[in-house]
Amino acid sequence: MVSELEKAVRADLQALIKEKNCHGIMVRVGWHDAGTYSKEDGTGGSNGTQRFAPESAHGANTGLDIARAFCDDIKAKHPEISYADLYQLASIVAIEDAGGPVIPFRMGRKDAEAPMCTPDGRLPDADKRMPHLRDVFYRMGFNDAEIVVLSGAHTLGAAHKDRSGFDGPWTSNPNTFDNSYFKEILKEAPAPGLLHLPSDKALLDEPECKALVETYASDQAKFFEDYAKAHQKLSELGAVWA
Ligand code: HEM
Repeated sequence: MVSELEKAVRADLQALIKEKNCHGIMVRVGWHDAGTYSKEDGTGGSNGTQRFAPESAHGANTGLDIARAFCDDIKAKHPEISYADLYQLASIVAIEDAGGPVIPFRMGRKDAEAPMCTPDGRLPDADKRMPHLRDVFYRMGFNDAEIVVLSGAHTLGAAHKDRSGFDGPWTSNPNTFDNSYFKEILKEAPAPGLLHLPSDKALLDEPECKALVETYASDQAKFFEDYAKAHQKLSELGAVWA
C-alpha cells in the first residue's frame, strides 16, 4: 500500500517536474546516486551520499546541483523522507510523468552519511565503448542486456556543453519517454541538432547488443517492460532498508 507520505511527495514532485520541465535531470540524479554501487564490497548505491562533497563535486555530477536543489525544496516540505528515497522517487516520477513505464518503488532507504561517499570514477565515461561500460555496469551487478535497456533513459533530457562537454538531446521529443532513442542511435549519423555519444554507439558494436537495440526500436512495449525491471533494480542497488 502506498503511504500518505509517498503520495504527498509524488504529488509535489510531479507538480515541480511539470512546472520546470526538468524530467531529464531528475532521472539523472537518481541514476547517479545509485550508479556508484559496487557489488564487490557493497559500497555506494541508493543511499543519498550524492548530497555530500566530495561526491557532489565529482565530474560526472556536474550540473546535478540543480536537481538536488529541486529535491531540497521537497525535502523541506517532507522532512520524513530520506534523500535516498527522494532521489529515486524523483527519477521514477519523472519517467512516469514523461509517459514512461510505471516503475515499482519501495520506500524506506536509509541515508548514509558523508564518510560513505564513494571515490570518483565509478560512473561511466561517455567517450568509451563496451569494455568500459561492462567494467562499470558489471560492478553494479548488471549484464549486457541491462546496459542496453538502461541506456534507453537517454530518450529523456539532453547533454549540456558546460556540464559534460557534449551538447544536445538524443531525440526530438526530450520530455517524452518512448523508444525513439533506439531509433535515433541506429542512424548512421545523428539527425541535425541531435546527439550520439560514443557510449550510445557502443551498443551497436556487438551483434547481441545491436539486436536488442533493434528490438527496442521496433517494440516499445518490450522496451517499457524490460526498462521498468532494470530501473527498479538500479533504484535499489546497495539500499539499506529502514
Ligand atoms: C551507459 C552509460 C552512460 C553514459 C556514458 C552516460 C553519459 C551521459 C552524459 C555525458 C550525459 C550528459 C550530461 C550533461 O551534459 O548534462 C547524460 C545525460 C543523461 N543521462 Fe546518461 N549516461 C549513461 C547511462 C545512463 C543511465 C543508465 C541513465 C538512467 C537510467 C541515464 C540517464 C541520463 C539522463 C536522463 C540524462 C539527461 C540529463 C539532463 O537532461 O540534464 N544515463 N548521460
